[in-house]
Amino acid sequence: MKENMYNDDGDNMREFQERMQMLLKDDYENFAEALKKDDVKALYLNLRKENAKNILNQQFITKHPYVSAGYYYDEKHYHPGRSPYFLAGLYYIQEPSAMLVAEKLPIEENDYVLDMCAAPGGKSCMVANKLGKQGLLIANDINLSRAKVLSENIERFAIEQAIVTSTDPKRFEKILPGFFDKIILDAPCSGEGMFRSKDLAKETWSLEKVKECALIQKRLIDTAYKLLKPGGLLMYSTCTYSIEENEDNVRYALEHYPMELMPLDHQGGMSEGVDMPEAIRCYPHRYQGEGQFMALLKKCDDEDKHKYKLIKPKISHEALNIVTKFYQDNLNVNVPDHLYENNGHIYKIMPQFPDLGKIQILRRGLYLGEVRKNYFIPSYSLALSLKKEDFKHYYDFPNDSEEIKKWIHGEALPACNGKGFGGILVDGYPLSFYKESNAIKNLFPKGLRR
Ligand SMILES: C[S@@+](CC[C@H](N)C(=O)[O-])C[C@H]1O[C@@H](n2cnc3c(N)ncnc32)[C@H](O)[C@@H]1O
Repeated sequence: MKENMYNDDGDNMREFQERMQMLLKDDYENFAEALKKDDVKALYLNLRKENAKNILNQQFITKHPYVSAGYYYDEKHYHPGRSPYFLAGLYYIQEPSAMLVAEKLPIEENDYVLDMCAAPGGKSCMVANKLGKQGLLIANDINLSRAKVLSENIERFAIEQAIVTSTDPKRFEKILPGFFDKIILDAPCSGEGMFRSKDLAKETWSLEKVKECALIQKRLIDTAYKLLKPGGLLMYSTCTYSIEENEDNVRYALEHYPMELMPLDHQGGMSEGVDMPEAIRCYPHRYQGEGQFMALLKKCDDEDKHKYKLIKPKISHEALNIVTKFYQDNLNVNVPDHLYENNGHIYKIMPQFPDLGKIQILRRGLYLGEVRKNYFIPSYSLALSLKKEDFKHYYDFPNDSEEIKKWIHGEALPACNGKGFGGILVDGYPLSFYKESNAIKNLFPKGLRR
């Protein structure tokens, strides 16, 4: 239980409190009571990992009733973020209201999706759960250090159809106008919905910030409109309660563009938007999660068809031979058809990947590894994209074994008469590659060791 959120808080919180009283009226006290409680925790499964649900501690999870792959968990007794399963990409930890955003966007397998403000990647990884091989996800964040975290999360989920970029989304307007079937605009906001879980959100809140964010959000809506295909859908969301950043911005879109507001289904505890029954608001006293707003908009105009340049596979003969030999010696899968080499770094790309010109790209498809001189060093993401049967050689250890503890710590294991590369698995799920000679040399990424 938390202290009263207004104790020790400055004038800014009194101002927020007054605004919430105006908004919620008789229901305000229930809201204030809910803010004294602890925030709730949840995760969703990586659906490309078979039977991943079985590795969760069933005693401390409860099914999220409205998110197909989502589960609440009891943080007092269960810490899935510290488990090797997390490092094997079996799930993503995300706030349970935030999960509704990607869940409620009707993504089709072949969609081209842009997650405009994507870091750290909670919505992107859920989009990947819904995309097929022909689909595409561009996950972007303007802030480079946050985009690097996004890239790590995309890597852990081993998403092949994703390109991770770090740019002002406005720069896509020239290259990809009318390109996307679906766009998630999870906008930077004043963060009022996160006051229970993030002290910083409270400390930095001000009415000025609300107004500044509302302006930035309008510019992002302008861009999203241009990037959507005719008939495409924009999911606009924030984790704040202010009408200026939510319903007012949706009205801005409706007044300035030929867009239609699509009704979202309100399940238990989800509230309607203010004078906007199609939108969803989540409040912590009505819904088991933090504050969230979301509205779904459809682009209604017909516009000229555009042509887009696609990126072509590009790899030297020498590098291709080295990668092919690695696959033949160590894996039971074929070398991917479309490879892209960048300074010795090899990516599996998809034929539908657009050429993004000079936009900063952090990840272009699945990173396979690096060709150095005449050998290949396979990557963490390649290991995570494979199944147990895809490895010619592997060592499979239980989640709570000493071997897995040592491995995550970065230690080598004693050799077992094997040679070459193989997979270290945790209860059947790949965690990394190893290289065996006189020891089982650890290839788990240095930055993730603990
Ligand atoms: C609410 S967070 C996104 C959370 C993310 N969608 C998720 O589910 O993990 C908003 C993000 O917007 C980014 N951002 C801020 N201004 C932006 C802009 N003009 N264009 C793109 N991203 C922006 C911030 O760096 C921040 O990472």
